[in-house]
Amino acid sequence: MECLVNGANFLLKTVQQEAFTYTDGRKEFVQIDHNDLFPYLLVNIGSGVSMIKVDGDRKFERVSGTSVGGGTFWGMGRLLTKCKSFDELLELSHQGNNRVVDMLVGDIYGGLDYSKIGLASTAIASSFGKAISEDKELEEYKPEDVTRSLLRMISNNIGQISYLNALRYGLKRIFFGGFFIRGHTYTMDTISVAVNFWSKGEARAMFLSHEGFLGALGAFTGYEKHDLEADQSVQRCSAKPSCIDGKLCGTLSSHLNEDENMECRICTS
Ligand SMILES: Nc1ncnc2c1ncn2[C@@H]1O[C@H](COP(=O)(O)OP(=O)(O)O)[C@@H](O)[C@H]1O
Ligand SMILES: CC(C)(COP(=O)(O)O)[C@@H](O)C(=O)NCCC(=O)O
Repeated sequence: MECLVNGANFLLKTVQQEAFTYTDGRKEFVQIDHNDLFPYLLVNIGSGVSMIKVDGDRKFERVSGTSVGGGTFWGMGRLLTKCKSFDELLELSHQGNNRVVDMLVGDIYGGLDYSKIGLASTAIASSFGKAISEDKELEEYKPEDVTRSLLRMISNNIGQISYLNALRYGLKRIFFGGFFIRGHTYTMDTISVAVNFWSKGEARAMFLSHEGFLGALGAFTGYEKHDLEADQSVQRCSAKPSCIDGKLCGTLSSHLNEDENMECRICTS
């Protein structure tokens, strides 16, 4: 978890175009003032979801989480469809319509909004709820619609819990990371809508461009702090990541002995 936070802090301080909002299909980069970065809520959507209040470099607390995350989408998707891979599921969800599977507010109230309590007829009243009233088997639903509904349910739930935690700790900014997001527009859109809806427009979800690599980057940037006892031939090691022309580059140098030096350079494409 420390690596994850290190990685997020490093990216937010180093890469100019790292954080962005995603609204109505529009990506807008957010300029982060390095002197006013903390505190923020980091939501990492991997297999499960961790919500971390970050107060500074190496100052953080995991305040919440949910087991309904990326592994849920992948696992349930595999059981409900014949898809073998995450990418296949994601691709299918592009073409689906969740309204075929989800019970909407309008399905309950004769096609009308429930304006008195602020719910539009198109709002989801119950994810997968339509399946209880229709006499249909799983095979009669299109896998596209099922995956779409699943993705929406999970992303919506994460957006909602994230906002409630930001509210609970008085945090103005919520950054979303983790390999589940993968720059997928529908996922980001759903999370953004959920944060917007629950905050009544007060808060906005922000996404990280290098969302899937926070832990790895944090481990890399923290490398020099560890003793390399396992390999005595490597005596000193230092990692120097930087951002050049929008590309993340890292150099890992190892001083093997007085005369020998080894350097490994990694750049994002
Ligand atoms: N190509 C992919 N293969 C597997 N999982 C993927 C892929 N792309 C996105 N994912 C999602 O990423 C999740 C794992 O995210 P990650 O941030 O790597 O966390 P973890 O540390 O749990 O592995 C998977 O559960 C899945 O939902
Ligand atoms: C246990 C984990 C920190 C592991 O991280 P991951 O490999 O999922 O990225 C994460 O899956 C998690 O926070 N799960 C949610 C547990 C909960 O709060 O209910």
